[in-house]
Amino acid sequence: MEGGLVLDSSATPAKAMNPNSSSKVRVIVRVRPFLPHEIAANNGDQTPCVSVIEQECESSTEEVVVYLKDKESSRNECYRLDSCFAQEDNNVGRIFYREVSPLIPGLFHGCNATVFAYGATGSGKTYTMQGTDEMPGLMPLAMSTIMSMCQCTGSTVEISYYEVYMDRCYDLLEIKAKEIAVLDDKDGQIHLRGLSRVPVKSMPEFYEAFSCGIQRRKVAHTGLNDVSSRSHGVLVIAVSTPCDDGSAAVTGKLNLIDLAGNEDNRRTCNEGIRLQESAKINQSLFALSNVIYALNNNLSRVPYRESKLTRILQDSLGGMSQALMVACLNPGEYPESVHTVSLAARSRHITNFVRSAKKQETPKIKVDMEAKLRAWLESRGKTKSAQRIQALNSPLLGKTPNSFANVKKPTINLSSVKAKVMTNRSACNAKERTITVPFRNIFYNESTVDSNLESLQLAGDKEEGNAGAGESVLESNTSLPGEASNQEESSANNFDSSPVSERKSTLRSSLRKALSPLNTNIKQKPLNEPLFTNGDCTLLFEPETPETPPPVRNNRSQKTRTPLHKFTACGSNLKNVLLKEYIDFLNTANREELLELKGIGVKMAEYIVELRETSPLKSVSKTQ
Ligand SMILES: Nc1ncnc2c1ncn2[C@@H]1O[C@H](COP(=O)(O)OP(=O)(O)OP(=O)(O)O)[C@@H](O)[C@H]1O
Repeated sequence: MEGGLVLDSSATPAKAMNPNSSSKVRVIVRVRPFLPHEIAANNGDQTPCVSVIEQECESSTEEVVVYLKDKESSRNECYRLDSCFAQEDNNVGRIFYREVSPLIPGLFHGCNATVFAYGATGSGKTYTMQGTDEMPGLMPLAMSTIMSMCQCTGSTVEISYYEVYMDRCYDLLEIKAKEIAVLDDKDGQIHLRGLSRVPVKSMPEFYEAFSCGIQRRKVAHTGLNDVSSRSHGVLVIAVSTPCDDGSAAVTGKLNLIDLAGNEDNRRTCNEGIRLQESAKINQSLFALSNVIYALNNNLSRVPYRESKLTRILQDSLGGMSQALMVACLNPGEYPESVHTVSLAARSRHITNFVRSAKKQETPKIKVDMEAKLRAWLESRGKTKSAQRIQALNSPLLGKTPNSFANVKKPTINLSSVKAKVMTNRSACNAKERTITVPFRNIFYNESTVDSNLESLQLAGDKEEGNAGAGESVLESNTSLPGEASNQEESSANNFDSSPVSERKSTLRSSLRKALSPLNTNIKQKPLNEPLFTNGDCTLLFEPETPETPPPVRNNRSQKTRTPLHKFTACGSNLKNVLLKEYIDFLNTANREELLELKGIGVKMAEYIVELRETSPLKSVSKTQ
């Protein structure tokens, strides 16, 4: 291999990537040697500001305690990290074999991984990631290993290489007039529109494309580094592996990121464009530290959208990629090293949920439900069926197609709902890291349903809304009226008293208000024009411009004749599906999705998300 490195797989600690499992961001430190001019400036003194005071054995599963000491002020700090590679020769090669190569097999199973070098300017990030002609960095080393493995697996490789310069993305493999657009899909996955993907079949082909990209990347001389990267550089190696069963190939991506270094402009003496670049670099790294802070503190809102860099790293920090952070240190710079290592140490607590990128099957259950409803309508000879189906495909139904998986379950089992919520959340949106904490369904249906469809309330309210005489509890869409589930009732009564219970009534009433506009979409129709019938019950609703709800009358017989009461009084599967979808949506939607609901503002959305994170999951039930 180039640079005289010898691949010794036996030296690689076993660290198998287990798809669909949680994995902490792994954080290692790499200390570069003193450079000749630094040694001269220090009068030959080569005492580094960083040392390892505890490294139990050579296994990558052990922690190390990194000790930082300022020679001048004698200040010192200790941080616990995953591994430390001190100034010995060729620590990049060792980092590759011990830390990066274990990530590679997962790519062939459709898992994603990210390796990113973080550190102050001049700390050796580009040297680590890109390397030199004599000493290849992690990027060519990874490519070389992947190419060798492809020969056995029949996989194909494509690369993309881009930079984030002044918070804009540019393709480095193909010159384009336009910047690359960073977009996220409905699953929260980031896509770079317009980014070229170059197929690579051999290392010479890779070097040709890669060196072209390196030449295009923006670098400049600064007061602290002769060749300083002015952008974050990202090499993406996409490995597509055919499946044994002949189905579509799975693609795993390895993102290798050489971040630009933070700069102290009192020392770089940057001016003009260099100063502007520096400001953007520091800004994006500050955004990165904010994301790490939010993830560490379980904040409901993680500010990924503050910069392009954090959006790109979204999947690697609290997302579904396996991630390795290489914290690079200049051995002579104490303050910068402390800054780098403290952020690195905090990043270690971030959990990702590694998931294979194998395509999820289209949720057939949704299709089935629609087909059933259509057939049902047709069998009753109703007109405007398309319109009504559209009504059924409310934003709530449409937003969370995955949650249809629940519909077919005859009963709602706490653990299965919990599992589903976890899957949905990790699949739909990695923006909010809520999975490490107990997850809670904060909504369940109240035992009584009033004219404002106040069927959604906090778990824990059961005591005031227990199913009364003649009221039945619907376990799920397949439960029939009257099949009051004792199990459900008892589970509802088993609600833990949670710290949020004081706030529940406030939330409930606010939620009622928040959710009430739904009611205004339900138009009262004359009883002789039923839209849906189910036995002796008539469902009357049709989407319409919101309007003021009709005044609620006390007269019970009048009341039960309103469309909504007809609707809520019915025991139809349809009603249950709709209500359940609503509840599922409230329990699984992320902040942005909640915000799209009428009447839910920022505070309410954040509050809902926060509440879900703080108490155990409660069952979902609907009473009539
Ligand atoms: N192991 C090493 N052996 C010799 N020189 C090294 C080593 N590591 C880093 N260097 C040198 O240190 C200097 C700074 O490294 P590099 O340019 O990679 O830093 P950087 O962190 O990428 O900086 P910036 O953020 O400004 O781009 C370079 O001259 C590089 O050649």
